[in-house]
Amino acid sequence: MFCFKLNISKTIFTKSFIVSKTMHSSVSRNYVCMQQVPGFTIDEMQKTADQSVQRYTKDNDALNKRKGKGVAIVWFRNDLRVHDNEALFLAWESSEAVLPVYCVDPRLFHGTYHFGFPKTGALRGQFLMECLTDLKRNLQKQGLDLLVQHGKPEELLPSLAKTYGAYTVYAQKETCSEELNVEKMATINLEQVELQCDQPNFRVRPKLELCWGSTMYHIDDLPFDCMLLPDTYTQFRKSIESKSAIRNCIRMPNSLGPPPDVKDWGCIPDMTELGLEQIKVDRGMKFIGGESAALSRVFEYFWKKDLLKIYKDTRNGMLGPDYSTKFSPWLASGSLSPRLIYEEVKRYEKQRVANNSTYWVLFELIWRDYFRFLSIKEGNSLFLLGGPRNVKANWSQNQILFDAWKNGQTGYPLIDANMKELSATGFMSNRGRQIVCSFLVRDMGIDWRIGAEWFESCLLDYDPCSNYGNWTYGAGVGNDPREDRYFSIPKQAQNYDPEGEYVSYWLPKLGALPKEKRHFPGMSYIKPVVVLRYGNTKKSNTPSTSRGMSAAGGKSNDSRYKRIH
Ligand SMILES: Cc1cc2nc3c(=O)[nH]c(=O)nc-3n(C[C@H](O)[C@H](O)[C@H](O)COP(=O)(O)OP(=O)(O)OC[C@H]3O[C@@H](n4cnc5c(N)ncnc54)[C@H](O)[C@@H]3O)c2cc1C
Ligand SMILES: Nc1ncnc2c1ncn2[C@@H]1O[C@H](COP(=O)(O)OP(=O)(O)OP(=O)(O)O)[C@@H](O)[C@H]1O
Repeated sequence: MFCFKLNISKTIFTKSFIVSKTMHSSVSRNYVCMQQVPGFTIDEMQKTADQSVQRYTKDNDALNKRKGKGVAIVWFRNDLRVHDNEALFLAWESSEAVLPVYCVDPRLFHGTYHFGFPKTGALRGQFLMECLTDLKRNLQKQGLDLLVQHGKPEELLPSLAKTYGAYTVYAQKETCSEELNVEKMATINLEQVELQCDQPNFRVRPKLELCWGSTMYHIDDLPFDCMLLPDTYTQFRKSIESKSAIRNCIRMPNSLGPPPDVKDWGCIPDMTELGLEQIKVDRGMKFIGGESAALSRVFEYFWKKDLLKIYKDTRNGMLGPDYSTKFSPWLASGSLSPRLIYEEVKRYEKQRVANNSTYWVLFELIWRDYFRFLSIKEGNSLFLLGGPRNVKANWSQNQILFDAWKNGQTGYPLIDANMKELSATGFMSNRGRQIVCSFLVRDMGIDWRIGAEWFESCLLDYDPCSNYGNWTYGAGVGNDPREDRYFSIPKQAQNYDPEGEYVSYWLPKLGALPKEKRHFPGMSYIKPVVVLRYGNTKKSNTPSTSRGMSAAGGKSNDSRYKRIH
């Protein structure tokens, strides 16, 4: 396996770069190959998850009463968990038997809308299958199972409703047009089905019951109508923090059975069935999919490693599992409920310490909520070139420049290292995402949607609202014009990777250079494909790379961006 030496320095992120004992007990602390997140064995994960699920389960099953008859279907979408799952709870409460279903929708494995990248890249495909395997196991533990079917939900669900005589299909509500179209078609097709009921000559048409479940603040608890969502994040945050409360997790019953009589529950597809190639992660972080891994990561980050109390100081790191929570892949697949994170933060604050860092995780989760609600207000404008503000600008679709960015061959180690990490692991830090986004749109002048679709393909944590929301902000077309920011590579390198450790992790040849040369290696590295718009914004002795016109056609050193980071 490919290994190299990592120098332990005193920079913010390396302080929090703790090598997982489980994975590397026999490996010297200084040699890092791949780190699994969370750093537990499968058995440890299941044990940890069982304990967490127990905490979020009703103490006494007698307190939960089932009120309905017959079979209810739960259509699992981006809510791949048993804990705090309203659709699952309502289906259980309103029936005698629950049929949990996942539809492997072929459209998820086609191309992205404009530029045709695989809509679900191989690493996210693998992660998703791990989520399904774990969900099946967790449902089995609670007396149910997961029916896995291949096809479009709007075609499969009516046929299942008919076969099992289910009056209601419960599912979690989505907010972007692709998913809304599926909801609409499923509703229409379910209404075409006629089911017999107890009363003679009376027919029932099954319906789709959608419930809210993706955010920390419930949509019904917002102090304003979603269409009147404030235009700035700060206004939004202050308003909800002062006027709304976060609901507790739904305490699920201990047992969710019995299941209906199903002959063949189906298998979780393997990668070849999805038309995807298996990719082995052997550098950086390997995330394990599923609710058990998600709950274990919460335990690991908050309780075992006790990192929550320093989150605000470390969150801008780029290297290793521990500078930030790494909750996002599980939040995006719904293997982790944001309300469970909230309850765990509050428990930590009571038992250990409450400080700026413990609050800041909630502050970041409110950003996630904001982008979700924004997608309702802004609709498809989030995906359009001009964004919510309908900004008119000239964008390039230069294939050579885009390929250099995508493949990590721009000649700027900070960009290249981040893009290599994304391809190799499906993850990139928030700091890295902001830098590579700014570089693509501002230094290269490339149509931001190409970058957003590349992220859509690669990211384990891809979520349409957070991805397109952040990209529109990064491209300066988002609803808040104050977010129009330029990220200066020399400055970012100096502030966030001063010793060049991150770049030499992903570009090992740079490790041989003196630290001060790692970000600007000159002739010993690829020639920069564009000049930077603001090459001279660094604080110290890094040579300026700004010479005349940028690839985007703008003059260097102009004053378009008031905020240079
Ligand atoms: C161009 C760009 C594209 C992005 N695309 C996505 C995406 O598709 N899916 C996604 O989940 N995040 C996206 N983000 C936001 C952010 O980068 C990731 O959520 C974060 O890096 C995940 O790492 P973490 O869980 O360790 O975050 P932490 O720092 O530990 O934060 C905790 C949680 O807060 C939320 N959060 C933090 N920052 C943001 C943010 N800027 N926007 C929304 N939520 C946030 C996430 O749910 C995260 O898990 C994007 C950011 C940028 C700049
Ligand atoms: N979940 C999603 N992920 C990525 N892109 C999305 C998502 N939902 C919607 N979009 C984007 O929104 C845009 C419009 O989507 P869609 O085609 O579903 O809308 P529509 O109202 O049917 O429009 P049209 O039929 O004119 O294309 C596209 O750019 C599409 O990529």
